[in-house]
Amino acid sequence: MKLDIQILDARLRDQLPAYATPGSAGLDLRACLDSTLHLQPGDAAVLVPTGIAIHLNNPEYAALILPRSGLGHKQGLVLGNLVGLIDSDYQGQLMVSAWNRGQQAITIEPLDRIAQLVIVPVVQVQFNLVEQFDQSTRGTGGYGSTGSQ
Ligand SMILES: O=c1ccn([C@H]2C[C@H](O)[C@@H](COP(=O)(O)OP(=O)(O)OP(=O)(O)O)O2)c(=O)[nH]1
Ligand SMILES: [Mg+2]
Repeated sequence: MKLDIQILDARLRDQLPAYATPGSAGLDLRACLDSTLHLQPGDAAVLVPTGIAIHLNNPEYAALILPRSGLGHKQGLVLGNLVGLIDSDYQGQLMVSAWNRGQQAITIEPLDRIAQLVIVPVVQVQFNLVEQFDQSTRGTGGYGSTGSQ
């Protein structure tokens, strides 16, 4: 699928987001910072520009901003909003809410790859208002109702 993209930061001219391997789901997003960013444990999340904008232009798609697994697990660099949801009609710069959920200071250098973008299909629904649902096997059971073994 072809996706309209704008480069808002000239430093990205030669490095558009790319899939690292043929099977990759995520496109790494870079921190378009002017200087090194230090995130201390307990600091509020910092909104980091990515230097790009996309326009999905189709309600059957959305994009998700997710942590990179290595940074999230090892360093504690995750997202202040946990997951970023990019609407198909959003045309502004993609922003990453960078949050240090860990116990060590984190250093982000300009153009570091700090998060990843995944394009996903979306189903928009119309509601069919009912008094009762047809009974399913699960019914209203949840939160461990099926046991653990
Ligand atoms: O991590 C994120 C999350 C969102 N966005 C942009 C794209 C998205 O389409 C827009 C709005 O996001 P969302 O709907 O999640 O936030 P909201 O608080 O509901 O804002 P709005 O009232 O603008 O919908 O902000 C980002 O750039 N990065
Ligand atoms: Mg919204």
